[in-house]
Amino acid sequence: MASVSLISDTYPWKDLKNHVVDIKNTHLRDLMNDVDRCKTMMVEFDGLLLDYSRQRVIQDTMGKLFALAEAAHLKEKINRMYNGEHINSTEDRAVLHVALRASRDTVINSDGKNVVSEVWKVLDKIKEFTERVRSGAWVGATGKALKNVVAVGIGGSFLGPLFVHTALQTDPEAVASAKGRQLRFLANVDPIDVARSITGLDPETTLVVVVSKTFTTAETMLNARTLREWIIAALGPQAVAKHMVAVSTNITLVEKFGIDPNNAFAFWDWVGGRYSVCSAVGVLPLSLQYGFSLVRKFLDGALSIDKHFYSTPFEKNIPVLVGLLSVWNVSFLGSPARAILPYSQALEKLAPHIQQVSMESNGKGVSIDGVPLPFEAGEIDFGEPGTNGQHSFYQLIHQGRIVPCDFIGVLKSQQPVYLKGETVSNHDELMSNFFAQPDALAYGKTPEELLQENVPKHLIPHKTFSGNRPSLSLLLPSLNAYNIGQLLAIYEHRIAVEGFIWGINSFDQWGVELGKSLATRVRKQLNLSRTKGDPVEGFNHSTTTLLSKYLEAKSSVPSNPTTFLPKI
Ligand SMILES: O=P(O)(O)OC[C@H]1O[C@H](O)[C@H](O)[C@@H](O)[C@@H]1O
Repeated sequence: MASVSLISDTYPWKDLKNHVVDIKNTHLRDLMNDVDRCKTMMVEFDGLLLDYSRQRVIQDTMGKLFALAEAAHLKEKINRMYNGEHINSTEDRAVLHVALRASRDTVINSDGKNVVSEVWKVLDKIKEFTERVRSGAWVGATGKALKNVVAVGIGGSFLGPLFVHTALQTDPEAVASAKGRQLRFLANVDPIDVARSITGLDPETTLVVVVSKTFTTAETMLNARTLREWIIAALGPQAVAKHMVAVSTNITLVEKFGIDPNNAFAFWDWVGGRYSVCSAVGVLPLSLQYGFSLVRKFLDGALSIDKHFYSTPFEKNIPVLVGLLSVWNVSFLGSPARAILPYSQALEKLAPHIQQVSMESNGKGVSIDGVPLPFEAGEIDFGEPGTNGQHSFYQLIHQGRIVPCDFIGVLKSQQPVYLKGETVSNHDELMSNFFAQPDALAYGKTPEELLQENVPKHLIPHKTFSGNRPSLSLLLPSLNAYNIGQLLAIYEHRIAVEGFIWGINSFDQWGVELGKSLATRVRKQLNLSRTKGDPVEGFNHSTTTLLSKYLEAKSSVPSNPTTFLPKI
C-alpha cells in the first residue's frame, strides 16, 4: 500500500474542502424535492432500510467521498482488519472482533493460528456452563440454583453487555427465556453502585461474573473484592468457587484472585475492550440470562453486517456510507457532535455504549504514524430515546447548534399497545415523531410561512427555524436479538471507517491513562492521611484545599478497621 501520511494532504480531501461552498449554497428543502436524488440515497439490506437523503450531500458529494475512501485505502484497511493483521500498531495487535461472530467453519488466521476455532471453544464452554446454571444442575454453596447474576466490569466490560441486555429485556422471546432470572451490572467504584447492585439479592442464589480484559482495572477489582466479601460473609470462603466466575484475557490473575480457572472464560488481546460484547464479556452474562441460543441470534445479526461490510460495494455498504457521511459532517461541515436518537426505549443504552466505541476509538490527536493531525478527528456522541429527547435537548438541535442526527426507528414494537378509541396505537404515536422530526430539522420554518399563519411579528424571529439540519434515518424490522446484533455491528464498523479515513489508530486508548496514574497519587495520600494523620502534600493549591476538606469530613472511615458492606 502506498503510504500517505495525512489524508488532508490528498487531492480528494482538498476537493471536498472546495466542494463545501457548493453545498453551502443548497438547502435540504430543495434537495428533498429532487426525487431522483433521494432515490439514490436509500439502501436496503437484510430487512434494514437506510435513508440518507436528509444529509447535506448531492450525488457529486458522494462521488467525492468515495474518492476520499480510495485515497485513504479504505478497502485495503478493511481487508487488513479481516485478515488479522496487526492494524492496532501502537499495541502491536490484530483487531478481530469480527472473528467473534464468525461461523464455526470459518478460518481467520492471525499470528499463525485460526482464531475462529479458539472462539468456538469458548462459545461451547459458555453454552455448556450456562445450560448447567440455568437448568439448576450447577448449584450454589447451599444447594440452591443460581437465579441471579451480577456482572462486575467497567468500560468495554460493561457498556456493550448493558446495551444488549437493556435492548433484549422487553423482547418477547427474551422475556420468556429470562423468566425468574435477573441480570444486574456493577460498574462504578462508587459504593452506592455496590448497594444498588445487590439490593434485594440473596448471595445463596447469586452468581457473580467478574469481567475484565486485563483483570487489573482498579474499579473492577475493588468491586470484585467487595462482592467476594459479600458472598464470604454470608456463605463462608468455600462458597467463592460456586458463586464467582470470571471473563478475562489474563487467566493467571483470575486464579490469583481465587476464582477456579476452570470457571474462567477467555478472550484475547485482539479483542478491544469496547469491541468485546460479542466475546465472553457479553456472551456469558447474556447467555446466563437469556440462554445461549438467543445470544447466538444476536451474534448472527452482527455476522450478517460483518459480511455486508466486507463484500458490498461502497455505494450500497451501510457502515461505509454512514462512516463517510460522518467524516463529511465532522471534517468538512464542521459539526463536532452526533446525536443518536433511537425511537425505542429498548435502545436507551445505545448512546452510552456508542459513546465509548466512538469517542475512545476516534478521540485522537495524531495520525497512526504519530503525526499531529491538522484537523479535528472524532465526534461527541450523545443521545436519548425519542420522544424523551424531544422534551429536552432537541431545542438546541432545532434552533441552536447544528448536530447531525441518527434517527433509529423500528417497524414493529416489542410490546405493542393499542387503546380502543385512540387515533393510533402507542407505537404509531411514537413513530409519528420519528417520521416528523427529520423533516422539521431539514425544512425548518420560514418567516413567510409564519406570517401566513398570523404569528405576531415580534415572535417571528423566535419561531423561525432555519432548517437545513442533516439527519439520517435507519429503520429496523423489529428489535429482536438478531436486529440488535445488526445495529451494534453497523456502529462498530462505521466508527472503524471514520478512523480509517482520518488515518488514525481507532483501536488504542492511551488518552485514558493519565487520569488513572494521577489517581494513584491521591489514593496514596488518602491512605497516609487516614492512617497516619499525614498532612496533604505535593498537590497544587486547589487539590490540596479540596483534599483537606474531604479528609476533614472523615465520612467514609470506620472507627475500627473492620469490613462493612452497604446497609440497604
Ligand atoms: O476490561 P478491563 O481490562 O477491566 O478494562 C475496562 C476499561 O478500562 C479502560 O478504561 C479502557 O480505556 C477501556 O477501554 C476498558 O474497556
